[in-house]
Amino acid sequence: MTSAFLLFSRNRLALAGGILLSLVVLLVLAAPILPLTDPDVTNTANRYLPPLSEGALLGTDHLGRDLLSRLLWGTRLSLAVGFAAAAIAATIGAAIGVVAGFYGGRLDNVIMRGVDMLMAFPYILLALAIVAALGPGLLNALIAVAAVNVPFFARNIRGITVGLAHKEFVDAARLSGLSRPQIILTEILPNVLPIIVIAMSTTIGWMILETAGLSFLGLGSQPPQADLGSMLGEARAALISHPHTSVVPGVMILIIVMSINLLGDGIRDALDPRLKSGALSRPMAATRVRRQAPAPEPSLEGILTVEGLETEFHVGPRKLRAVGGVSLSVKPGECLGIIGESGSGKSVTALSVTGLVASPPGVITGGAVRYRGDDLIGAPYEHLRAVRGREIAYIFQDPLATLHPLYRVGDQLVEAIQAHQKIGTEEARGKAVELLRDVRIPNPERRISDYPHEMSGGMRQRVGIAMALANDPEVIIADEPTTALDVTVQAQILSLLDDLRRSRDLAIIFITHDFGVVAQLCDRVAVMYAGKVVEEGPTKAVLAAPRHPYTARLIACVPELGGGRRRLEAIPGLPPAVDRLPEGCAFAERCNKARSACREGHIPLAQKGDRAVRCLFPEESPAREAAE
Ligand SMILES: Nc1ncnc2c1ncn2[C@@H]1O[C@H](COP(=O)(O)OP(=O)(O)OP(=O)(O)O)[C@@H](O)[C@H]1O
Repeated sequence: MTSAFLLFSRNRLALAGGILLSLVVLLVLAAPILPLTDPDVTNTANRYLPPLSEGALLGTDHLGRDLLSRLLWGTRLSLAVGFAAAAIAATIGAAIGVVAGFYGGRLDNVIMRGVDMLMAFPYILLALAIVAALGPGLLNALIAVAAVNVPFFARNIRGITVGLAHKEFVDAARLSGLSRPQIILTEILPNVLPIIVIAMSTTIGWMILETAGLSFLGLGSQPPQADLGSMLGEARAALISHPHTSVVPGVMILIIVMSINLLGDGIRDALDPRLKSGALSRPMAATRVRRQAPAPEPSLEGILTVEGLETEFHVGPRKLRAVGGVSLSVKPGECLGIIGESGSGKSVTALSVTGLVASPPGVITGGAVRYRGDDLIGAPYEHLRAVRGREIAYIFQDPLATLHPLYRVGDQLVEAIQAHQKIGTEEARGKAVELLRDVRIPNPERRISDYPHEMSGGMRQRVGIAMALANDPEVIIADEPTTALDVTVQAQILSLLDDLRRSRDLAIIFITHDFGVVAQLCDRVAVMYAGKVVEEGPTKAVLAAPRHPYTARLIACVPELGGGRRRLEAIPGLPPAVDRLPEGCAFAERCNKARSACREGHIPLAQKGDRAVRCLFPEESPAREAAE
């Protein structure tokens, strides 16, 4: 709540709207104690006095009534009606939406068809019909405005409830024995409440306008009572001869509606956590680069080298150091595994390579990523675009999320090919069939016309690999491509990648949680913890004799098939939060070998032969080392 308030207070437009609206509300609340004349007392001798006249700051109307007094009392009424109509419409509409969305089936059908019928009428006609049936008057105008807005809330909230009703946490509540009304109250309502508040805050202004419209037509407030709409209606005849009578209520409507809309937008931005983190704002074409120091001199060999890479997320005042100085390299035909717990910075490292970390909130603050010697960090967008997909391609974990659900896989492959190669569609199609054959999809000529949802998970992942291969890249970065697959399909995909690496001399960076996968595919492995590489070396050597206690504990967590019964050692505790990284070794808190020196200063990645470890007291296993 505090962070939402802070976020709101930083939004200058919303703050200005909030202050303006508060001033108006304070002024109209103070109307009874202000030295104002009675808003309804007529004085025909003083008709149409101009603004700044004596005793009439804003002038008088056609009956000589004080415009300032009528304005404040009228605004009071308009605001009250607008707020009340919004509250009624939101309560009834949300209740209808939640019930229809949660219960579904016939009830949903009947309710929503009724709502659709209401929505099919032009809203002003519907409001006029309601007022005609109930008779003119402000209360009836309020009922009419609330009624015509109920469908808007009902539709919105029903859509959100339908999505929520099938979520796992609702299933869990069902399984725990809660009744449907209880689930609605405890699970659904808290989730839709922010949406209701946001929808309300952005529609109050609209409802004030609608009420003013009805009053303007003489169907809302009745003489002599003033509201903003009726003041405008009465001033209509003198629009040209005495414009101030229209301008005064008109400007007030403008101020109120503008300030409510600005405030509403601010509330929406502050309440939606995705807007807060920048996740909903359109990311820049490449990650923002703000290097604190010049790029480090090249010191690693390989087709792709990452040196001292630092990537942060700037979320409000917080700086999350997701990647804190990572160095890696990969040669043609080589496979480098990156392994580590969830949140250790593997994906952010991989995405930083071609500037794919979303900005905002991502910022690359240091290091260099060299492809064939050229630094990609801060490179012009055109250069990055040429490298992405053509030279360095990605395979992601969830192909359903990366393949477009509405296009056939063949069309998507053709698009990927034509993005980098100037060839005709027929030729690209032929290439796409070849690619599907290369990734061992049976009957590729037919499968090319499938939609992603018509394929199994393993097949979709093969299409993902085919997409990555579409432009004969030199480097493939695979981010947990097999995590969601069953073991047999996983084995097929791994052997496919292994074959492709050998036949095409591909350099592969393979991100995974699974040491089994690393053992099967990778020549070298880098172990990441809290945004840093803590150990690196040839896979066999690291697996046989891990040096960093974290690597050793990670390996001890892996169950061994046929290895007899042994106790699986879970690592106690949790990795540190990336915005509060401790001094010294980030693993010290969870390490049973940690000493006080481990909690001080910077601990470097010490290189010894082809192995490197970031630990002051690495594991020693002389017998194994001698065997290495
Ligand atoms: N958009 C974002 N905003 C703020 N923090 C983020 C964002 N994306 C990632 N992070 C943070 O960056 C850190 C590294 O995330 P990353 O996705 O690289 O982890 P990972 O090792 O790939 O984890 P996993 O194995 O679960 O995919 C995490 O602490 C994560 O919370």
